[in-house]
Amino acid sequence: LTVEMVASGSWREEKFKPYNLDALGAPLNCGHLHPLLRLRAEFRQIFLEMGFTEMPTNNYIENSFWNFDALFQPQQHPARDAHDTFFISNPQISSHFPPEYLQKVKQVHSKGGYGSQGYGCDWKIEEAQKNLLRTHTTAVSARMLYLLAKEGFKPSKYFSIDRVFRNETLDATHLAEFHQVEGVIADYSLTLGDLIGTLYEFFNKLGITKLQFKPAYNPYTEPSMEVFCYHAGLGKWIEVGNSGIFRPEMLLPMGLPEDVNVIAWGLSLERPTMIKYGLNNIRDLVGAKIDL
Ligand SMILES: COC[C@@H]1[C@H](c2ccc(C#Cc3ccccc3)cc2)[C@@H]2CN(C(=O)Nc3ccc(OC4CC4)cc3)C[C@@H](O)[C@@H](O)CN12
Repeated sequence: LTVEMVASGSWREEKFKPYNLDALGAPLNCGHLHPLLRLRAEFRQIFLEMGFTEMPTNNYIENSFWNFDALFQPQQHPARDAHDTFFISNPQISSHFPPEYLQKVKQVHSKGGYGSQGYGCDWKIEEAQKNLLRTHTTAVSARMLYLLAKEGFKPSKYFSIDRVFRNETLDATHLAEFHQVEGVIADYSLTLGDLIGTLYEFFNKLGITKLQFKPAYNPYTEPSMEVFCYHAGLGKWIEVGNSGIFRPEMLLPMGLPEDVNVIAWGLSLERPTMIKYGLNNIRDLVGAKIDL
């Protein structure tokens, strides 16, 4: 069909095949988001719909104080060894910790307090000043909760989705870094039921409706739960994250009110992306072309 045929009316004598309105358009040769970033946008949308505010996570380098001590993770904990953590000797960022808060953290680790017996350890500030590549975004959550206490508590919901670094053995599903997705809710008298209900709401938005919870341990949450879901596509139960209620030994030294509880959960970005795109090796996710 040409302009001349339309103008002369000669198209009337021609036979045309019917439009195939189901035909795909011509492939667009243009850029597209990396699968990880597509899923990051999906998770961000879910959190925003649920009324969460994104935390500022643009500091890969953290100090041990916020990554471990503020979370009541003992200075002798194996996770603080170099075989799990990337310690940084340079730049040696001079860390200024709020003196009053630092004393409370030292106290709760060494002698206890707030109803806790503490670890009875000799807490050293030199250990807290060691710089590292953050091992979890929970270090950022600790900073945000401290600010919340300092600026006057009000019920708040925060989330973060960003890179974390673990000095671990690499294999087909583990690299030395991954993206952690974390949700945190601080409010009066929150319970484990609120955490479970929030996890159902969050995972329902991912199309996951069947969840199971298994008791777990984290130094900074009590109780803690591993979260599992039945994945119909894989035909099995899979671990989809970890969660818990932050301990008083973490929250009360910050100055948060005694009747405030903080529930939180975390998962990764890489695992759901690999499942969604049917990838078995995490190296196919970073640094290789995928047909979307
Ligand atoms: C060292 O590895 C840690 C990482 C990562 C993880 C684990 C725990 C946390 C946390 C936390 C936390 C706990 C309490 C308070 C605050 C944060 C964050 C990331 C995933 C957590 N996991 C994980 O993401 N699994 C997952 C998540 C979503 C998913 O969606 C699919 C559509 C169905 C599928 C799978 C579970 C496992 O993959 C696990 O083997 C690997 N985990």
